[in-house]
Amino acid sequence: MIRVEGVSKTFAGGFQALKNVDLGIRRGEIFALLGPNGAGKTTLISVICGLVNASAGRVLVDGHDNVHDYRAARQMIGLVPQELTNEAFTTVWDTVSFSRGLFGKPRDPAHIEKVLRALTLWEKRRNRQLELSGGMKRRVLIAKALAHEPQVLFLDEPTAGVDVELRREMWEVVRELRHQGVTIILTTHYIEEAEEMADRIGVIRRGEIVLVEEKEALMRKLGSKELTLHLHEPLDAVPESLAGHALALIDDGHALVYSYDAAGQEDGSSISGLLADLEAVGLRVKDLHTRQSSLEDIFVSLVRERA
Ligand SMILES: Nc1ncnc2c1ncn2[C@@H]1O[C@H](COP(=O)(O)OP(=O)(O)OP(=O)(O)O)[C@@H](O)[C@H]1O
Repeated sequence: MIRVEGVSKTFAGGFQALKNVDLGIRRGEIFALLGPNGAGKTTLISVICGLVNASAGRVLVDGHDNVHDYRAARQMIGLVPQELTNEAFTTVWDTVSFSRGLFGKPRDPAHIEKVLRALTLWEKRRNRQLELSGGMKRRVLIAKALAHEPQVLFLDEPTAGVDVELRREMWEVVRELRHQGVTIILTTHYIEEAEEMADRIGVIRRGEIVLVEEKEALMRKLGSKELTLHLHEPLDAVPESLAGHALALIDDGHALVYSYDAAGQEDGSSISGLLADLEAVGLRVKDLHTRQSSLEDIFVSLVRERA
């Protein structure tokens, strides 16, 4: 649906916010773009949407070059900005209808009604936006972005500052849109949001895409667990009879680390087998603890500054 090819962006002051970014977004997926503050998420979205000119590279939206074929590309895209940019004195209905007109689409009150109902804004359609809560204002921005029936929706930090209940509600709205065939790209600081929603996850750090992966694959990595067994007596080597288990000796032989895939071992049989084998060779365990790497760990290590 979207092809980003060799996109770089250097701002007027000389700061390079994007470095040779290549990225493909598949039709109908939810893609979460993660990255720390200032990594380049908003800049990348702005380049794709044609709001910021790339210094190099190109962007194709469903095959339309977003510079040479700007109108066609832009018409396919809806953008929900990070900042609340609502016009205070315009009613919900007017602002959403007007937004559709901006894209040269004919009036379609039935579509506007559908969008407002889906975002539970129907009751508020005659209200001026200054009369809305923050969460409602954010939903109005989503409604505006959907007014011209885009095939791709960008959500820049859609749930920043939104309470837990409303966040879940927004996730439902986004899932429903995907169900209707809309391709969704969201940026977020909430790892939980990416875990919950995304089909694929991309991580950007200092203007570079450092990882793009299926969420399921990432979750499997996430599922890797470690069991550390602290021994009463230190060992020189892992006993031969325990060779069948994925064990490593650490801490000068005072502890054994057992790595296992949590996803595949939910019944714990491999652990009970290991403990039985330890007993059989007469190893006594003083203490044990488990550790599970999280998406957050992976994320933190990916974005950490390299020395
Ligand atoms: N118009 C501009 N002129 C100069 N530098 C800019 C401009 N816009 C953004 N930048 C810089 O580009 C970098 C990336 O900014 P961007 O807003 O894309 O980050 P982000 O990943 O969206 O961050 P956040 O999570 O904080 O929203 C930052 O260092 C920012 O200061």
